[in-house]
Amino acid sequence: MFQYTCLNPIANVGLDLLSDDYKKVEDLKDAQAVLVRSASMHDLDLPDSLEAVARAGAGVNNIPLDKCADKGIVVFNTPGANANGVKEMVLAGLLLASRDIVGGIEWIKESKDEADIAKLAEKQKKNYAGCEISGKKLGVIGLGAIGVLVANAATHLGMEVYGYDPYISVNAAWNLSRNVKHISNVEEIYKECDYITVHVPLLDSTKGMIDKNAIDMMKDGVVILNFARDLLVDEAAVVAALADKKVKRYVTDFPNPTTAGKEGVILTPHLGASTEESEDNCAMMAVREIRDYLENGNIVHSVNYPDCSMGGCDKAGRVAVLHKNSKGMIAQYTSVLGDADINIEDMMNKSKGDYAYTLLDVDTPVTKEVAAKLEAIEGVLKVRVVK
Ligand SMILES: NC(=O)c1ccc[n+]([C@@H]2O[C@H](COP(=O)([O-])OP(=O)(O)OC[C@H]3O[C@@H](n4cnc5c(N)ncnc54)[C@H](O)[C@@H]3O)[C@@H](O)[C@H]2O)c1
Ligand SMILES: O=C(O)[C@H](O)COP(=O)(O)O
Repeated sequence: MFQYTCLNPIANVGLDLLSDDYKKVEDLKDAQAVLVRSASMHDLDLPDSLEAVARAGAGVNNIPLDKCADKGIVVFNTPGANANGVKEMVLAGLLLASRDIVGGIEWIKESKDEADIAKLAEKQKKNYAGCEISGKKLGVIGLGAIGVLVANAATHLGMEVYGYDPYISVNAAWNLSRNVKHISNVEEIYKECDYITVHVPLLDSTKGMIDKNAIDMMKDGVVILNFARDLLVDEAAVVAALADKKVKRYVTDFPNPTTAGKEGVILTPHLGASTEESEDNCAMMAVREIRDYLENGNIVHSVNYPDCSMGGCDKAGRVAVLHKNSKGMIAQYTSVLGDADINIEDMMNKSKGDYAYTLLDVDTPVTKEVAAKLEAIEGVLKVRVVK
């Protein structure tokens, strides 16, 4: 029996994929697995029982990744599962920023009791007029799951699209339209584009990347869209640039006191992934990842451990070792297993940064005593007897 808890509501279509071997618990301290969306886990005490965290979504800045890795807790996310939902919000953002659609709708609400509203509207409409996006230049910073979809869709809307991502994956590059201009210096996007949209993860290296210096390089009347994370942008600098009419609109999905209610800011309440389809996709992927890890020891789509998958286990036993990425670890495992007269029939070892993962299929199930010997090796963070 595996026990799990949900720190946010998770779509039922995902939870329904859990078998009778899974029991939901309310208290984190009783859980082996956590399903979470945006709830912050930074201040939580993580129990020793916890084996895995699955973020039903993309951004993992709400999870202490290294702290989890040090405790042998594998953190997963669901790459791409909500990308279409966000793409559609970005397209809406481009249009909302181009004509004052929101202001026009508000005016209608305020004027609803005017008998000659139709005539008044014809006079008023010039106040809400704007431009078309067709023919304008869009800069997409970050060409991952979302950025690629946004870039490709914008080409179909007649935009000239510039794309920047120095770390683009092979898969994303394959999916990117050949009509997207590849930019190798982000400053070209700042200087050339009418609309700039950011789709990078929040990391130490990306925090505040759209700062005053970047804004100063931008065209007068630029529109900045941020459906990634608020801390990527120096929003105080954006609000000042809006007041100076340097920036025409700032469209963002992350309300906070700096931007809420400010002139020129179009704010949505973190709606990017809030569609039935995205919520279902994320929940299903997250649950499948958790199940494959707890039941088979396989890691797929982890953000703090390497992916490492050997499929189902058809040998007598399987043991998983979560460890530091140090020299000489495997020799020590083979020695412990050899001393216990256990033969390794298959194995896989992968590393990611400071952490590594070794899966071993063996001809005799590993006992608690042998597992304890493996766990006592310096640099080993956790040992799981999977079968
Ligand atoms: N508003 C929402 O509801 C919502 C929904 C999903 C994701 N997001 C946010 O969007 C982010 C991106 O999501 P995704 O699914 O596209 O992730 P992803 O991992 O598929 O793509 C991120 C891309 O950013 C690139 N990148 C990293 N550093 C960069 C840099 N300095 N300059 C340019 N590119 C850089 C990476 O190479 C990668 O291709 C998430 O991390 C999350 O914060 C928000
Ligand atoms: O990073 C993400 O996936 C998004 O910000 C969505 O967050 P949510 O699952 O809390 O809507």
